[in-house]
Amino acid sequence: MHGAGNDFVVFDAIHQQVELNAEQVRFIADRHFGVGCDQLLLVERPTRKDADFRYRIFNADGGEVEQCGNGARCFMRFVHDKGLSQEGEIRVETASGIIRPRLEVDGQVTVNMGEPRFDPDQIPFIASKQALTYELVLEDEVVEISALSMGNPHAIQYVEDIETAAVARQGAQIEAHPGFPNKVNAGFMQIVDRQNIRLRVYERGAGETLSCGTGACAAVVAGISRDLLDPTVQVATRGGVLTIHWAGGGMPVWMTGPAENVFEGEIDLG
Ligand SMILES: N[C@H](CCC[C@H](N)C(=O)O)C(=O)O
Repeated sequence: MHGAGNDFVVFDAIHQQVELNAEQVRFIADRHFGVGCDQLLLVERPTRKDADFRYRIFNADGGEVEQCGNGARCFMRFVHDKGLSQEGEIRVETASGIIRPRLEVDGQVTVNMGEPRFDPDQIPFIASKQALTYELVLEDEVVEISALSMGNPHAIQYVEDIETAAVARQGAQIEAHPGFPNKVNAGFMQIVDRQNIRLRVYERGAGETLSCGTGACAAVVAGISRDLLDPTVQVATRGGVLTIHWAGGGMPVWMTGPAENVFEGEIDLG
């Protein structure tokens, strides 16, 4: 499946036992020796009474992570198309709390992604105090970032032109920067106007992807926090457009975008 070009291998872990170690995840994610994906998603029964399903996310490097926005839309599409739920909106348990995806009549999916968190301890990010922007020292330059959590950690840079931004070089350095004890997703945001941005993300554990849902949420929240953006923003990523809405303060972030099934299959993990 894919959500705006961010692609996933999704397993029904309700009707079959799926226990994968990091090496097996890396094999499945490998685009030459395996199936190929940015992340691997498990659809499981919930462990919480206030949830309908549990959603587990593994990056291509094999690491399990807290949240994935484009994956949440594909999760909803999968559950609906597989007949695992007839509901138009479901409560999904993730490692960073409950999110609520909803099928739209046009086939897109809207997800309440919960509230952004700015406290450095909750990102986590090593900083003397919470701020709208921080200076991050890289190997041979200092860059200005905003830092926040959408359940997973994000560092967002403001650039003049995302086509010429040093996404590969700076992204790799930011992802592994010691200021982020759990590593971080590195966003590069070009503000077009108050209702439109262009975004590229060098993702933790996957490298640059064609789109990053939580990255789009984080970038819009950062821009609104600095009064550079309006509450509803169209985010143009290389794989498609996401619509993000945030009313500020302790309100949740809403994300709307596509979710497509590409093919199904079986794989023998040997
Ligand atoms: N690489 C992310 C997980 C996937 C997020 C992204 N694919 C999205 O759509 O939000 C992390 O390590 O936090």
